[in-house]
Amino acid sequence: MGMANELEKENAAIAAMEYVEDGMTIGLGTGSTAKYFVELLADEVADGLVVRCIETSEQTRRLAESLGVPLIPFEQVERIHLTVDGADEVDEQGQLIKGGGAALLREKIIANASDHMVVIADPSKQVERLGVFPLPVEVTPFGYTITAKIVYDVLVASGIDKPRVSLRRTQGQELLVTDGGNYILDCHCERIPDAEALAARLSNIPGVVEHGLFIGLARTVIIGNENGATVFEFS
Ligand SMILES: O=C[C@H](O)[C@H](O)[C@H](O)COP(=O)(O)O
Repeated sequence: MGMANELEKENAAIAAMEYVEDGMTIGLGTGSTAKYFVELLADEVADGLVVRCIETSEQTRRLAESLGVPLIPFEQVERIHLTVDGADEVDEQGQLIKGGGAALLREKIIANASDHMVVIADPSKQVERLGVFPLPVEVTPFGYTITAKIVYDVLVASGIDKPRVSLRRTQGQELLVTDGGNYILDCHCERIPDAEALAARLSNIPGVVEHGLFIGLARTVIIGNENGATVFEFS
């Protein structure tokens, strides 16, 4: 990861702070870009900002707790005013691939429940068409081998040329288990002709808990650069 890339991520997070208001309930994203946002938010909290936050992963919960960012249990959340999160790919319609860090299930639940989702990313995440980044699909352990075969067939039926589906493993080569207790299939598509149609098909497969296609959830996409950030708004 180059220094420029980190500066670009940080500048995107700085721009996202503009959307934070006192008294908000804020969804905290997961990943190396979202980490900058949590750190900036912690600085503002230390200066008196009053916010209540909900985390999208155990990793982010630990980060927020270590920085003194106040977290509340999801059961106490009536409304999430703002969620700030990263992405693995962002296309020109603001559609996303997420889940590179295996956090997609809680991320999508929180993004979908939020009044406003702001995505922060460096320029390397911008694509004309989604699919170069392997699409994460979260599946229940029960029946996962059959579910993987059905996911493969759905990718082929969706016009993906020669897809490859692999189970995500840890460094120790065990099957990765998500915060939700599920497995992740990484679907190597190269190019997804119709992300919205594929998203609907994947959601209909029994055993698929969630997938990393975020369609119509990001209202704002902030792309950091070395001098600042560019903001894209989607209705
Ligand atoms: O599962 C992880 C999330 O979807 C992340 O937001 C995504 O992978 C981007 O992470 P990063 O900002 O580290 O590239």
